[in-house]
Amino acid sequence: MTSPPRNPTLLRRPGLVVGTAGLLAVLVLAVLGPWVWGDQAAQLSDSTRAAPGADHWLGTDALGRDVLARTLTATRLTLQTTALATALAASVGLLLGGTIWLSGPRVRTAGLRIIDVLVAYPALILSLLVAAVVGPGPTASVLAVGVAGSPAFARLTANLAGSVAARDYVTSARMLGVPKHRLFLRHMLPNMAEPLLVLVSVAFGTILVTLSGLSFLGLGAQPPHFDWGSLLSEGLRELHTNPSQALGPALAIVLTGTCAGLVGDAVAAGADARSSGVRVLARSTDETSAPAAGTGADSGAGVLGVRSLTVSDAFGTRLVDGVSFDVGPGEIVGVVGESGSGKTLTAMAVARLLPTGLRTSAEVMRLGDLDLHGRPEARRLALDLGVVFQDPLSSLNPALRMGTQLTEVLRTHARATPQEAHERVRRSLVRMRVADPDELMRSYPHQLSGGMRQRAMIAAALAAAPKLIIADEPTTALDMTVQADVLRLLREAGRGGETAVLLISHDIAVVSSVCDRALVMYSGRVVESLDTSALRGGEAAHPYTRALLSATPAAALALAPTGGGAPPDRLATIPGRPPRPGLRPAGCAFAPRCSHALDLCHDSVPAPVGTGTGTAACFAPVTAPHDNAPEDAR
Ligand SMILES: Nc1ncnc2c1ncn2[C@@H]1O[C@H](COP(=O)(O)OP(=O)(O)OP(=O)(O)O)[C@@H](O)[C@H]1O
Repeated sequence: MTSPPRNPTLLRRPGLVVGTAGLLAVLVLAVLGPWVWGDQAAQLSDSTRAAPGADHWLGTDALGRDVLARTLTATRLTLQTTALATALAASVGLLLGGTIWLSGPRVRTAGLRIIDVLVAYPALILSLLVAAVVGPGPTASVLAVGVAGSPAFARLTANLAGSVAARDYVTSARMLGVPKHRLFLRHMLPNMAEPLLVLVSVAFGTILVTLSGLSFLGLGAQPPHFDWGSLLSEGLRELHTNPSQALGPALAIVLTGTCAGLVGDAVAAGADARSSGVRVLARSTDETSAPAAGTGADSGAGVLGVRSLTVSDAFGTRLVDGVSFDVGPGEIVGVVGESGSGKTLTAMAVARLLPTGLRTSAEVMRLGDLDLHGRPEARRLALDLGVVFQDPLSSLNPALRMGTQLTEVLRTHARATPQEAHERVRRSLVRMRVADPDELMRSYPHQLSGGMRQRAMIAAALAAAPKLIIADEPTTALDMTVQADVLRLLREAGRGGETAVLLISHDIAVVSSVCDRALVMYSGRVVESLDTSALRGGEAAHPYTRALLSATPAAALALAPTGGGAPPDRLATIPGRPPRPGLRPAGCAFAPRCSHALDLCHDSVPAPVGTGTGTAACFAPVTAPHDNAPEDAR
């Protein structure tokens, strides 16, 4: 195992090397300039307005002072004021942008409008205004330019916060009950740092020019102090008699500004390169491990109980329509159905992570004794419920080490010390067959493979020993071989203890092989609930479940040993399309696609009835074992 490598792409960028070297040289000059050339810069001589020569490389000014010595000496004041004004612009902008984002929607909209107007107003004019009010001098010009530069930072901060806030890792942190200001500082700001740094370097160049402009106009450094702007002003007054006098300060401003721009470009390019540097850190040790023996699921004493859950959009359309189900301790329940059937919304309603604009109602929605439908205590929710999202990369904060993120729930809510939290997550990672958990915890998310990231997410969810883990298509973003490993580990994890798993999948083969029980959803409703042993045995009763089986090659093949039939010659597809939520027909939503449909099916919504292996919401459940020959699609 090696420590995270330094990014070679960054080091290979000539712009970065030149820019950094240039800025370092300016920094050294700023430190040494007044000491080494200060006296010479103030020294008057008879040789006034001298042309460049051996004694005075850039000539002398109207009082016979050496122009080069004055330019080098001016570096310190110029750099000091530029750095201070840039820092002021960045901090005021960050504060403003952050406050705007943290405010309510109305203040946010009004704030952004005002910022837009300020950004459109030229910074130099704004600076002139402020300088005119505060009066001339370096302090006033720093203040003026700093304030004038802040709207650009505020707008970038607010816009970046808006987009970073939508990422899964921020959603997860919100779910953990992290307060909003901490969410901004700890989870969001580090992920906004790169574009903000690019703006800092660009602003540094612009502020340098603006400050020089103010000094040029006599509003900046006042005699006897001088900076590059005031030197340039003196030089330009002598342009016709001694053109070289303006050369030194002009070159200094242009070169320093260019170096800052080069560093900014390199930082921006480095940010792009970083996201592509995937490294497989830890090899798994489970290649040879056999699946754990199954334990019987007890769905009687429900860990999760949901009755008549409805999720509606802003127009009142029911996207999830009266869903009821239970999940027992340690039980693995799969929610399966075509795209748009309401699987994710059902799961996210349970996790209280629905997108804004959607409304939930339920007769019962509880996790153990925690009422999910009220306002559950954030701490209890974070400890009792774990969520594993589809794309582990987007659910992990790229700016924080894995260890910091994986231990967060335990540190924040289980009041574990950092050492205890580390140890518990470490043990959980070992359970997930991660060969070197310590190395993984030291890594950043982009240094791990997709499979390893997902194992880590599951391990973190398990470390708090929650009552339930919701895994929403946890393997869709992974390749086939890794998918199988991760699913097997998820199944072992669920069966190893009291933690139940609600697995969302569009793949009935995955659900039938991993889960104890399947909830089949169609058009926002649960149409069948059955043991997966029955599913594998071809005993599905709802025509939709049977059609799904017939349309799935892996599931159809899995049926062969028990179902007795040969694999179908061709893949059956389900005719027609599911209705859009607003256009759901009056009766059974599947009736228009169902070859078993009775007249009744088009008029009334069937209630769930017992089938022996579970329940099916169907007026004409099929009782004959599925024989792999898709009746519904024939
Ligand atoms: N924020 C939203 N606003 C309005 N409608 C939504 C919203 N999110 C989802 N829907 C709609 O709700 C229905 C159910 O969506 P959901 O995401 O739960 O389906 P799904 O079964 O998980 O599908 P998939 O497998 O494609 O994720 C779909 O018709 C979808 O278009």
